[in-house]
Amino acid sequence: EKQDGYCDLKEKTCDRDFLNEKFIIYDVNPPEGFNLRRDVYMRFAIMLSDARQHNENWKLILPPWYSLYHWKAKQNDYPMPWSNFFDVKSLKKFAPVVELHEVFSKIDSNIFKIDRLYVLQNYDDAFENGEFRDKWEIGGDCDYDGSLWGYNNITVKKTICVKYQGRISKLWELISLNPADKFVMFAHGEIPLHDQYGTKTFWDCRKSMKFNKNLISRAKKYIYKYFNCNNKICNNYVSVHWRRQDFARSRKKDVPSIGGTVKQIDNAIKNYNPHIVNIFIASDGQNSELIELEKQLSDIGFKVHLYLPTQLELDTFKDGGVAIIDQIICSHAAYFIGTYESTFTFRIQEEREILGFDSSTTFNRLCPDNGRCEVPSKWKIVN
Ligand SMILES: C[C@@H]1O[C@H](OP(=O)(O)OP(=O)(O)OC[C@H]2O[C@@H](n3cnc4c(=O)[nH]c(N)nc43)[C@H](O)[C@@H]2O)[C@@H](O)[C@H](O)[C@@H]1O
Repeated sequence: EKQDGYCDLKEKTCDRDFLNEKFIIYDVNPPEGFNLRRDVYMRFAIMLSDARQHNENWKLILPPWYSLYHWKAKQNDYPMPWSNFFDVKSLKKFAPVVELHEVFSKIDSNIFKIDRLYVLQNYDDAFENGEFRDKWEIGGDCDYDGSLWGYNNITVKKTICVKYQGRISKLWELISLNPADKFVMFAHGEIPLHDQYGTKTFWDCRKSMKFNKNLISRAKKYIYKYFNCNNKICNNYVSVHWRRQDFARSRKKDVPSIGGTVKQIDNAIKNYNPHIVNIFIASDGQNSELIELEKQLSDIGFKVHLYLPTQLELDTFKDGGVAIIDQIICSHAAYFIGTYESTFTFRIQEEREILGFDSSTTFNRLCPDNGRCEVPSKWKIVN
């Protein structure tokens, strides 16, 4: 007997588990970058991991990486699976996740029908009567502004607009309205918040987000070659995440000029350990800015290092992998200085907490030239 076109029960190929499983997939506000998306993943992964404890048969489909705004290289052939960047086996140890291509391989019709797409939207006024409380409400006008990861064999049966605010676990209330749904999708998955931030479960999930092994080994090779370090914690280089592009253009009150950056790195090293000469810079800056930064730092005696991928490496790792290699190299440095409110920096700080660095070497930021500078929040690990 054919079941919903998924498989033929008489055929040996039929995956009986699949018949009983239900799936959630989500999409994120299109302009958001890779590292904000990593946090959105954690919210869903924790939600699904919690559900497993109640014997529920829900799985999370990892939304492929598709056409990211910050990824400019022509090497990016979308959509990309999560295994390009992460160790999916490790993700699966924490939460019941599957790659989209695993699901495709089980649908014989090659048409993937999403039963219900909930387009989440913020409330106009988050603080009704001066109070922020968890709530949701179906209705209003909305459009799905994503692209279903570029697949034209995915269709949506029904689209529902939902105003939503608060904890992600409240999504179960929405899902339970239609118990027959097998494939449920949420657009604007960044709107629901973590149920709890910084708890042991949060960190267990974060630790499971190990990178793809080839990216780790490339970063380790670099660290060994330029800093002769084979340990988790290296003591002879300082790393800086120097976020430019849109940050340099539209957040002038938070980010320094090139000269200001040089002064701050120099001061930080003088205070931390004046014997250090090696500086690793991770940046999305333009070549001209990086050349100027390198020149000014060299002029005062530092040796500046950047990871510049070969053509073959760019073809293999793509923009996303190159950025991860930058993050790994930053993570192992004796001392790290990041960019204020960049999620790229936050993910490096978390990695350093996991590696066991003293937090005084991690939660440091570049300040604007006017010196007005809020101390960054410390999100310390809970084991
Ligand atoms: C203002 C907001 O900032 C948010 O960015 P923010 O949190 O820094 O961090 P992300 O969300 O990761 O987005 C920034 C993207 O720029 C590239 N990038 C930034 N810094 C580096 C670097 O040091 N090395 C390399 N190789 N690549 C870098 C990389 O593709 C990264 O995913 C964005 O997600 C939002 O879309 C929005 O633009």
